[in-house]
Amino acid sequence: MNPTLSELEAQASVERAAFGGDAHIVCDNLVRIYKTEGVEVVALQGLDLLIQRGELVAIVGASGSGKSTLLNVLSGLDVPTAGVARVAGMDLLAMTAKDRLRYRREVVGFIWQQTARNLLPYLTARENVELPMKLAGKARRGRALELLDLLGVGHSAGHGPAELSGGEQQRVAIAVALANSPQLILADEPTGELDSETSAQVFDALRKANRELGVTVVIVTHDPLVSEQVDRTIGIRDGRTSSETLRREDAEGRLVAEEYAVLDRVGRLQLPRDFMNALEMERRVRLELESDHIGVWPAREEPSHEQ
Ligand SMILES: Nc1ncnc2c1ncn2[C@@H]1O[C@H](COP(=O)(O)OP(=O)(O)OP(=O)(O)O)[C@@H](O)[C@H]1O
Repeated sequence: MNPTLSELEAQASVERAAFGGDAHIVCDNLVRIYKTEGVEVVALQGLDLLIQRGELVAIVGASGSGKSTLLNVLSGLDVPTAGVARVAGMDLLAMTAKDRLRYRREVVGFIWQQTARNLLPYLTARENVELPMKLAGKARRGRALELLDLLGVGHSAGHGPAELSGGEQQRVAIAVALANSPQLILADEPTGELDSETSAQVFDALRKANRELGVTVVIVTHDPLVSEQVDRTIGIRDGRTSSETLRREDAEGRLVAEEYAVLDRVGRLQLPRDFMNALEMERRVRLELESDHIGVWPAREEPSHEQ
């Protein structure tokens, strides 16, 4: 029997468990379209992403795949066109200007690739860390030094950025980002301008913030040293999450990495481009359900309609 209108209304009003439940970061079907001079660029095309509280995650992807756009949305700098973006239960599409300011000051900390962009050149390292606390009206004596010490740059407290190496500047930048005890740290290519040894020190500082302060850390990176040492690496392709690499220790204590394709809630997945190229798959594939896997074959040769 068909349901009546009132039954359908009753069904629709039953609250469904939200996607992602209590995940720290929830992106559901996130879309960001840029319009410039009448041309539309779809930078995020229905991206789904869940990150749990306390995770240390790397995001990787080719240039133009949408990584910075995603980070700008999560940092509260940019507002997506559609979909859901929630951090720590706060809805990033529906925030008032006042909430957005508080979010940027207190909930999230940000580290940019360009070392010079993270610090004010005329303040010492310690003053740089104290500044966000003062702006939030929360200055606490000694906290700046504690943070600089934790990240291994306590000796630089009295120096200006120009007197510090690139790696030291980035570690001070992490202290600045941590100043107001944020729940989440976002870092866009934080080791992009550094050599591998210095880059390892900066990554260690981020890991320390994650392990010792319990902060969720999301790093956009091209640096294998970073992406191969986090617990989870998320690959983005064409504005969607396409793959995930999970790392765990096996019984002998060796680090094992397993790569997965991401299956979204309606069943879409992206086949790796090199797999598709190898079998010349285009447009159509044949699927077959087996007892423990699904087979994917190139389409059969199509009959030619040309005479
Ligand atoms: N402000 C903007 N106006 C118009 N198009 C934009 C803007 N910002 C980004 N885009 C476009 O959106 C797409 C995604 O860009 P995004 O910067 O997020 O990629 P990315 O993965 O961070 O790249 P990269 O690794 O080079 O930084 C690209 O096609 C880019 O040209």
